[in-house]
Amino acid sequence: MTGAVDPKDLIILTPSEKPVAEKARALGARINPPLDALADAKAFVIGVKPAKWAEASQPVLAHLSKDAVIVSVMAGVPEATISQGFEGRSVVRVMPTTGVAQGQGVASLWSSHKAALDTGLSLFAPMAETAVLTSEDLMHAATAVSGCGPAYFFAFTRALAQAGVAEGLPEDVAMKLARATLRSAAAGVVGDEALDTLIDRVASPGGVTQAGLVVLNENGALDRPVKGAVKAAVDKSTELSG
Ligand SMILES: NC(=O)C1=CN([C@@H]2O[C@H](COP(=O)(O)OP(=O)(O)OC[C@H]3O[C@@H](n4cnc5c(N)ncnc54)[C@H](O)[C@@H]3O)[C@@H](O)[C@H]2O)C=CC1
Ligand SMILES: O=C(O)[C@@H]1CCC=N1
Repeated sequence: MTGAVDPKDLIILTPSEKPVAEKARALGARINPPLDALADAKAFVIGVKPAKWAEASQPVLAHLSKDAVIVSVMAGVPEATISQGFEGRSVVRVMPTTGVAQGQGVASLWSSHKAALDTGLSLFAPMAETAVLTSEDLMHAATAVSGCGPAYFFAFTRALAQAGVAEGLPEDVAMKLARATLRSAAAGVVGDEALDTLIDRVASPGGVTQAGLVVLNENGALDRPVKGAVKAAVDKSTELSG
């Protein structure tokens, strides 16, 4: 638990048993109580699949206070659409990374309502670095870069391990090295130092890393697929927004 909210103030609605919900229950959270318990809720966080939200929200509508802020972490679904589905309640959209579970996430936020935005910030700031977007349209790009981004780093890490195996490392050693290197690199990026500085610190002039870097981005070899992946994710997020 990240301490973002007192577990005693949490109501969790879930159709299936989840270890995280059970952990919260042990700390005092209410799991699937009668829905009239929602009357006091200041914020209602919705994190179902984008295609399921209208159906999932139907039973709670009559029980939520008119002042409850709807906090959506769903990719693609626009603020206006959610607000309409929640009978005009104010909405803040948040795109977190999975790192919020370890209190080390990053979250992009958008709302046209200052008070709703503040609610989103107060919920997510304890578990994530936050970025407030200046337009809702930017949520597509923010999703593509950071919501999806962890999967891209994991895919790169897998490729790095496979390349190590191709050069003779045993599979378990290559995987251990690649995963630990991802953690190690993440530890090195905590400050504000420019990425070029961080790269230069590893890559000795005329050395081994530099030989690899030249190949990694030969004629945009790295930049092109990364741009393509982000563009494809933006397009998918746009499609989901209907
Ligand atoms: N996976 C990620 O890294 C991120 C996902 N998101 C968004 O989070 C949402 C969930 O995505 P995932 O966690 O990947 O999917 P998931 O399928 O793992 O989670 C969906 C959850 O919704 C629950 N659910 C289904 N119907 C429900 C209902 N009627 N009431 C309460 N809970 C219900 C399911 O039990 C399940 O735990 C999506 O809208 C996605 O766009 C946002 C940021 C990052
Ligand atoms: O893949 C997805 O649709 C969600 C949005 C960002 C991360 N996962």
